[in-house]
Amino acid sequence: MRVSVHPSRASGSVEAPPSKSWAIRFALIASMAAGESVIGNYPESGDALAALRLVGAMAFAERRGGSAVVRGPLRHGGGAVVDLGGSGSTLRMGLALASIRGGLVLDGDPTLRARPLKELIDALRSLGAEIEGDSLPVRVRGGLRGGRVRIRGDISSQFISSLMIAGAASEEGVEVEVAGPLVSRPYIHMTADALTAFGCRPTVEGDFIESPPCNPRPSRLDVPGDYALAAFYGGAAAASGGSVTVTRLPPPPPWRGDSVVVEHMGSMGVSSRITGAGWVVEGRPSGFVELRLDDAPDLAPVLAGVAAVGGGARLTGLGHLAFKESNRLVTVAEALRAFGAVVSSGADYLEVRPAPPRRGFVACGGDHRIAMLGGMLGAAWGADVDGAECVAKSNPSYWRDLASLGVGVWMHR
Ligand SMILES: O=C(O)C1=C[C@@H](OP(=O)(O)O)[C@@H](O)[C@H](O)C1
Ligand SMILES: C=C(OP(=O)(O)O)C(=O)O
Repeated sequence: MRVSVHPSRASGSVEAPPSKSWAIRFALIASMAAGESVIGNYPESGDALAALRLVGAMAFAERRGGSAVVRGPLRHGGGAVVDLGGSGSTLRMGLALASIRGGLVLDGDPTLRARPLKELIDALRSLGAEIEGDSLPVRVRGGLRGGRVRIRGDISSQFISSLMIAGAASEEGVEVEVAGPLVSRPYIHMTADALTAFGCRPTVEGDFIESPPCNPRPSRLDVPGDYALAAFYGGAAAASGGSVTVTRLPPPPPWRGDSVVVEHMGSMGVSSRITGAGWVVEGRPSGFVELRLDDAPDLAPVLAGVAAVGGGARLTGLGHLAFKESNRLVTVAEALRAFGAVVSSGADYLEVRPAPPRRGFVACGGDHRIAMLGGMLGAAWGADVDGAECVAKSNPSYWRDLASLGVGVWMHR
């Protein structure tokens, strides 16, 4: 599907999409609990539904209205083949749970098959897991017992999150030592908080994480709103000189995560503040900024876009962008150049300089955040986005929400 976006001021109020990161964690941990959990505000996004497919093959899962109902405990998968689409989070964290009882084949789309996995498979094998294959599709036979493991942290925090979930599900627990720098560190704290919400007791001390065996308590939880997805609506306001309020966002957690986007947008000259009504973004960006995003990689596309509309930016700490649904060091640069921006990039940075703008053509290429970036910049300069349905990986209501903010959106079916 192609979507055409026409320059138009984005203004009004919109609800934050539910976080797929929280949803996937809640669904997976709930599958370990002996009893029924209800997860409210569960997203209809491709990644969140992939998690329910996997949970349904290892335990029980169904959608009930806007919620997901999950009943554990874990069981043998009976040889089921589960397609995880493009969900890296579901794959990495789900592989740990599949390694408990086994009987599953996990696979995914071409983007997922291309993403790093072997380091995690080797770590799970060292804890007793029997896994055939070093890349997707993999056959998982079970056997994970637990123990102590050392793993590199510069590829994906999901490897560590996976081992934390493995520890809770295993008989012996797991102690993780992170070797070298750890990227996307806040997600480790998200995993710890999600486990704690079910009564587990993980501890995170710097680069040493302990996740003891746990019988999770069946729980009723709501999925909070997602700051990185909400940022595309704020970015549309900044790109078009409008004023957008995003509601249903949680208070920023102590470990911040993607909620740092509120301050980052403010540092780019935009009025960006959290009020009783929600996160309010208004006005146009200005001034050149330098931002380190190793802890919040999903903010790179949207903030690079705001920089292209404003005074430019140098975004660093981005080496792991190479391992996402696309190599975002390349695809973000390509998308911005389509609108006329001058972009330079290296192994771990993007530098954006504004230039005379033009209507841009963006192809999704399997990366939802690239399509959303194209839509956001379309509010400023006009855009045509090919493969626009790919936003459903994380936010199926993106185009409808943009239109509800007054942005001219035409869908060519
Ligand atoms: O744990 C998670 O839910 C996620 C972790 C991040 O990945 P990396 O840890 O691979 O950077 C992030 O990019 C992804 O969208 C979701
Ligand atoms: C990379 C992302 O998610 P995942 O790693 O779960 O596929 C993303 O949402 O940008």
